[in-house]
Amino acid sequence: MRYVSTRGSAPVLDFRGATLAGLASDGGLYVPETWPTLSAGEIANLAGLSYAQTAARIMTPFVGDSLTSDELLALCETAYGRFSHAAVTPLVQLGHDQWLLELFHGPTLAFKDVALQLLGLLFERFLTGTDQRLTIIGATSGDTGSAAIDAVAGRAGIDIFMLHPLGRVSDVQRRQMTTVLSPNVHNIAIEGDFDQAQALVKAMFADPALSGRFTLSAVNSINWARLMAQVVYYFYAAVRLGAPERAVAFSVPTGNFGDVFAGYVAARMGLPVAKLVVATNVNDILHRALSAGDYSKGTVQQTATPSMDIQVSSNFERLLFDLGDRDGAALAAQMRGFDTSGSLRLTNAQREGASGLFTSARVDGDDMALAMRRTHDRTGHVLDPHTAIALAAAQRLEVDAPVVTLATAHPAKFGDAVERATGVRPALPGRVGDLFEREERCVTLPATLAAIGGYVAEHATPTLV
Ligand SMILES: Cc1ncc(COP(=O)(O)O)c(C=O)c1O
Ligand SMILES: N[C@@H](CCOP(=O)(O)O)C(=O)O
Repeated sequence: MRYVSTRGSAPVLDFRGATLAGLASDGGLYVPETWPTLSAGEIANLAGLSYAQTAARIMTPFVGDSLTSDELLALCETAYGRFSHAAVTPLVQLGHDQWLLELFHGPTLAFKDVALQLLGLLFERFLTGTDQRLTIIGATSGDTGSAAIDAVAGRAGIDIFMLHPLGRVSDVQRRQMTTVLSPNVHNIAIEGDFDQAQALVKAMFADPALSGRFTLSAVNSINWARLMAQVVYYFYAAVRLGAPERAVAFSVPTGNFGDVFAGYVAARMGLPVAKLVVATNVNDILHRALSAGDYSKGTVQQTATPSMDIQVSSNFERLLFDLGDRDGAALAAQMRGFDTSGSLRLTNAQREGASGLFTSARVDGDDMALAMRRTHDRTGHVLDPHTAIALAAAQRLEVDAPVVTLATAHPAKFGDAVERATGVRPALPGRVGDLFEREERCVTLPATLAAIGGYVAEHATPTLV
């Protein structure tokens, strides 16, 4: 499989190259040159497989020659062996044709573990036998950071620098990052919001002073390997609910558009998907884009769903590319316009292309709290606030299909918000039970390229020593 950049002018790479590069050198994002497809029979044959076997089966065409099939399966078995639930991503029934897909049974209690446990192993595998070192730079609104740090802490040949917005992540999220004291882990709280952190990461990739001296790589969903691993649970869930005979709808709490884009990829691969619901909080740029063609930035508002407090959604670029006839030059011009004006109108082709599969909803804090409270009262389930946004959106959907809401985080990560809505304070699971007794390490820096880039340059190990 070959990978092309959404902006059309970066080198075409294989899976190994795209994984190590993270972001394309023209500022675009790597996508597979073509979408592999599975026949109805091949989808039906997934029914008896374990999660790791399903993962290897779905990812094989994307990985191509970069790994043998035995290597890929072994990596999947190791990655998903670290999850605390035998089903890895279990389905829980909430009501008639209403399901939760619990994605938070990994080491850091959010869906990010599903991809990042594998990505950490892929980095290690691809570096073995080379003298390459990786300098990973990432931005987090709370969950990617801890999952990425857990995946690479202590690994030889890798330094990780993780930027989070100061005071805008929950205490549990922050401590899951800052209490990891491995020498290769560097936590940076920036005086700004998540969008600034993400823009700084992209600016560092474009800065020759850094990219010329260090082999930079990404753990955010700008890295294709992240999304590839997330495609798996759409298949895994849908097959358990009757696919390929029966189509399934998914409601996805959305910020950076990575998780729901993985659902789009599953549909492009042949999975019968009835609808993908893009559920946003009041930071609703994606809802405006999908409902009115208006992708224009506002100011990031701080909410009880901090992981979705995002205005510029990196992966939306991948959708615009795919729906715009994969014209890299046209997309590059569209994105340049967005960078300059903060606003972008979807073309008719992009709007029409999205409207068949996607629908969207904006859910405010009151409706989110109501969904948490009602679910708890009616079923005893305690939802995390992000999941509640998607469940509220799912309940507005009229579709003749099972609806699966992606439960993206464990409620204990957001204890204050959960307690306010339900009166219940969820306990931290045993693996992080002592989080508040651990020592923290983190620096605070201004949100400027000079400050952050300078810090990375000072603390990372150059590629050629
Ligand atoms: C708990 C949680 N839910 C939902 C999201 C949004 O997912 P995405 O950024 O892939 O749209 C995030 C952040 O990515 C998250 O951490
Ligand atoms: N919500 C995310 C933001 C980064 O998203 P990513 O999927 O692109 O890594 C977070 O929790 O950090």
